[in-house]
Amino acid sequence: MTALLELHGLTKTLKGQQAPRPILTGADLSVDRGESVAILGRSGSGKSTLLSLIGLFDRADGGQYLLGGRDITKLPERKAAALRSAEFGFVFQRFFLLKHLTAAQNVAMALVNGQGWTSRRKRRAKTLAALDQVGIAHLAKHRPARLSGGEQQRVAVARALVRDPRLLLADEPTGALDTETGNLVIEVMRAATDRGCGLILVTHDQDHANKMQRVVRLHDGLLHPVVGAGTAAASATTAALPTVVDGLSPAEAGTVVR
Ligand SMILES: Nc1ncnc2c1ncn2[C@@H]1O[C@H](COP(=O)(O)OP(=O)(O)OP(=O)(O)O)[C@@H](O)[C@H]1O
Repeated sequence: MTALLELHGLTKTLKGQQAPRPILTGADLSVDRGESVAILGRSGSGKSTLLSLIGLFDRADGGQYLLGGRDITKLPERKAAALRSAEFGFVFQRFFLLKHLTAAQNVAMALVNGQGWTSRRKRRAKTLAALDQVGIAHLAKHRPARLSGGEQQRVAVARALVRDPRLLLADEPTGALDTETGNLVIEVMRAATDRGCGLILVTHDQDHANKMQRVVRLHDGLLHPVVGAGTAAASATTAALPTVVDGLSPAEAGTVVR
């Protein structure tokens, strides 16, 4: 099966006022449809830079980027912008909600600004479905000032999901939230993967990273798998455990504690 996203040997050197600084030196990554991957790494290691390359806000210097098997490494900017709005949903640490609009209007903005024309009725239905997906349909008419930080971030997640993106890119989405609220936001994003959306989460939070299927660490410009982390590793370990308890088959034992 073709991977949703493949990065092969991606390189990027940032040239600021100081000496050029290599950020990516050959990063490889593959994400399948409906798969969730966390990217960890120390501050300044280049996680946001990598996410902006994946989200087509910036270009790599070298390497190859395939999206759904299509080589988009050298896509012209106009096509990249169209692909960005059609295929990706973005969630950032800051919510970037428009203060004077309700939650529903903030979400619907993504449909107005997106590709193609959506009828008003369809926009309304999609907006409510997206708000419902993140558990806050009842807050549709509230303006941001009347919402908690967690609720505002869930509006931002709904805005990212409303166009049914193939890939959700989240950069420290829980950075401004307390632990409990952060967990809720992670869960609504993870739930989107059940509907086939890929998810790449940049985070400093090891617990949140562990809720993704796979965890990789960006270090010295390369992505390294974090062995034993993520839900895929946990279920692989579980699967390796014997299913026979005290000599009884699972059926005989009734409940098998793995
Ligand atoms: N436009 C730019 N020009 C030059 N240097 C930059 C630019 N953007 C970021 N940097 C530098 O590149 C490095 C990587 O930054 P980046 O924000 O990608 O790291 P990060 O891993 O996301 O960090 P954090 O976890 O603190 O958010 C940092 O040293 C940063 O100062």
